[in-house]
Amino acid sequence: MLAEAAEWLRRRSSSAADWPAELLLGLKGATRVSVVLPARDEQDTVGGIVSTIRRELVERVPLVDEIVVIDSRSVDGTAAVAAAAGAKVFAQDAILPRLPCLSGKGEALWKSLAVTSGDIVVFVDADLVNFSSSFVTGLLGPLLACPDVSYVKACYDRPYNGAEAAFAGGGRVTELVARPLLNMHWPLLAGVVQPLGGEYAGRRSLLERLPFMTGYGVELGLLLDALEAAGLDGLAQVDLGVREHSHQSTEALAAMASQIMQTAWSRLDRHGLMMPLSSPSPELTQFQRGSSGYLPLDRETAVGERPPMVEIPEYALTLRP
Ligand SMILES: O=c1ccn([C@@H]2O[C@H](COP(=O)(O)OP(=O)(O)O[C@H]3O[C@H](CO)[C@@H](O)[C@H](O)[C@H]3O)[C@@H](O)[C@H]2O)c(=O)[nH]1
Ligand SMILES: O=C(O)[C@H](O)COP(=O)(O)O
Repeated sequence: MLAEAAEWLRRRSSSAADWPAELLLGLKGATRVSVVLPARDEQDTVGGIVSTIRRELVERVPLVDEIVVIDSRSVDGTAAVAAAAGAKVFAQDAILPRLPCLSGKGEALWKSLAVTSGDIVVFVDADLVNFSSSFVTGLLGPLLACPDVSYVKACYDRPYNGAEAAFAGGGRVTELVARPLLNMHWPLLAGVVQPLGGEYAGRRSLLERLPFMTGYGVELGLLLDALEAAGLDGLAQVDLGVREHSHQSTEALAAMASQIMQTAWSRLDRHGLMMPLSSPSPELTQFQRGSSGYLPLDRETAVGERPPMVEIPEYALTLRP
């Protein structure tokens, strides 16, 4: 791992426990906070998440000024459940109606900027099954406490289908596609533990100046563009413990992986890393949970290359009668 990335990991990491709601209320002042949940067919989980935020962070400690659900073409009761729990609900396609409708999660998040007013916008997936209000307070902490920070990513253990061990198989696209890509082309971001996680927060002043990919490339695109716009020091990471959500099939995740790779390709091009393609880093940083946070583990992944055997003199000799 680059020394700069390791230093960032040390300096810009915190955990949700460092940011109790009462402390944040003292730091909030006149800053307005919006929480946005993109939701496509999440009637089983969206209501509980909205109610928890309303109860804990609107009524008990007034940190959050608005809770907005962007209904992303749901065909179930998502919109009604979210509204009954206390969210303002907007149909994705009804926002900015002059524009042609695009689809996917990134489109829902992009459009949320047009219907929210927070100086800070916190994004939370609507399919979380172990949501707690500390997800929101954790993400707000560095933004309310550090004026230099503009963008905060959550990190957490991601068990797969209820498995108990940390990192037990969850985040398949993260581990197999996004992390190797990041390490290869953006080694400065090797300390980001969950680059694809759906929970993150940013200042509106940054978010409104960034392009949003429309589908599942949105997290990687925002992370890479935030690095360009705010620099590594403008990013922070907060440990939220464990995240559990509903899992897609491997087949569906292949489409997600394709969107992640398209996003990486577009940013390599846009950020001038394509021509000539800067030589990719052969080092891969993975993570293990330690007693005081995540421990980076560097792994060498360099591949060698052999020429065709016919070019090897010794081989030619062995073929002679
Ligand atoms: O067209 C869509 C698809 C999804 N969602 C919502 O977006 C959130 C995350 O979607 P999901 O399909 O559950 O994604 P995951 O399989 O969990 O994918 C992970 O990786 C993605 C790629 O980075 C991120 O977008 C996700 O937030 C992250 O959880 C959920 O609330 C969905 O309801 C929409 O609003 N519109
Ligand atoms: O971030 C990811 O890699 C995808 O959301 C897949 O996660 P899962 O393997 O836990 O379903």
